[in-house]
Amino acid sequence: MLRRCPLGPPGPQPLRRALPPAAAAVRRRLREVSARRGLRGGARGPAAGAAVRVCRPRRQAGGAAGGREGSRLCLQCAARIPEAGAVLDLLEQCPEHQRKGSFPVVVLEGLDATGKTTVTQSVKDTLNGILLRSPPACISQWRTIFDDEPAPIKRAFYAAGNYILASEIAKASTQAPVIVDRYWHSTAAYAVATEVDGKVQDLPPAHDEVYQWPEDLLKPDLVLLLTVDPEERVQRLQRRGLEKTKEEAELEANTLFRQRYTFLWNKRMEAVLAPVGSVANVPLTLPGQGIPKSKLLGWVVFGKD
Ligand SMILES: Nc1ncnc2c1ncn2[C@@H]1O[C@H](COP(=O)(O)OP(=O)(O)OP(=O)(O)O)[C@@H](O)[C@H]1O
Ligand SMILES: Nc1ccn([C@@H]2O[C@H](COP(=O)(O)O)[C@@H](O)[C@H]2O)c(=O)n1
Repeated sequence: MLRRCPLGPPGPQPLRRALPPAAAAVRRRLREVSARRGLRGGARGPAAGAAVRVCRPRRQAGGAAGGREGSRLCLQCAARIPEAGAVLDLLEQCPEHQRKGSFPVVVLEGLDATGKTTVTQSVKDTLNGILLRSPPACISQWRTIFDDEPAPIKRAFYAAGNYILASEIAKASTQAPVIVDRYWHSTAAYAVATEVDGKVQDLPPAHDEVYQWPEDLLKPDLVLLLTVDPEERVQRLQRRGLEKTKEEAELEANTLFRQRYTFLWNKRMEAVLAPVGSVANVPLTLPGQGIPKSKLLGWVVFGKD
C-alpha cells in the first residue's frame, strides 16, 4: 500500500547527505538502510519494496532524480536493504587509515566513453601494473540493486566502494604501479549534478567544501581527467553498441542535468584534482591516430615524491 513519507527536520547540508564526507558517514548510512526500523527481519519483499518505491524522488524538470527534498524523503522511508549489510561488513574490515605503498597510483577519470577502460588497460600492460576499478569487484554484484535506489543510498554504495577500493590500492601499491578506473571524482560529480536542481550557475562554487577530497580517503599520486568532444563521445557510445545506461538516458533526455554534469567534469573537477596531484585535461585520440602512444604514456611519469 502506498503511504506518505513523514517530513523530517531539514538536514544541515543537503549536498553532504548525497555525498558522504567521510567513512563514518558512509557506515552510518549503510547501517540505517541495512536495519531499517519497522521492517526488521524482512528481506526485500513486496511490502518493503512498495515503501521504497513511494519514496523515490519525483522526476522534476531540471532535476535528474528529484533534488534535495526527494533525497530527504527517501532516506527516511527507505525499506531495509539487506545487501547494505554485506557492503557494510566489507567496509568494516578495511583499516581506518589507508597508507599507500611505494609504487605510484594513477587514477583515470571522466565521463562515460571518454576512454578510461581503453587507456587504463594500455597503461597497465605497459607498466606491468595492477588494474583496479571502482566500484571494486567484491561489491559489484550488488551494483544493480543500489543503482535502483534513491540517490543518497546509491551514493553511499559508491562511496563505500571507494573506501574498500582504497584498501585494495594500499595493498596493491606495495607490489606494483596501480592504475585505477574511476574513484572519488566519479562519485562526487554524479552526486552533485543529481542533487542540485537548475542551471550550472546554481552549482556550488569552485571553492565549496563539497568538492574537497575526503580527508580519510587514500589519495592517488596522479589523476588524469579524460575529455572528448561531446559529439565524439556520443558517437563512441553509439559505436560501442551497448545498451544505454540509465545515466546516459538521463543525460540525453535532460538538458539541464547534462549541462550540470558536463560542467562539473570540465570546470569543477579539474579544480578539485589539483590538490590531489597533477592535472591533465586530455583530449585523446587513439594512439597512432594523433597523440602517439609514447606521449600518452609520458603523462603517466611518476615524478611526484
Ligand atoms: N582514444 C580513442 N579514440 C577513439 N575511440 C576510442 C578511444 N578510446 C576509446 N575509444 C572507443 O570509445 C568507446 C569507449 O571507450 P572506453 O570503454 O575505453 O571508455 P570508458 O571511459 O571506459 O567508458 P565507460 O565509463 O562507459 O566504461 C570504446 O568503443 C572504445 O573503443
Ligand atoms: N567511484 C564511482 C564509480 C562509479 N560511480 C557511478 O557509476 C557510473 C559509471 O559507471 P561505469 O561502470 O560506466 O564506469 C558513474 O557515472 C557513477 O554514477 C560512482 O558514483 N562512483
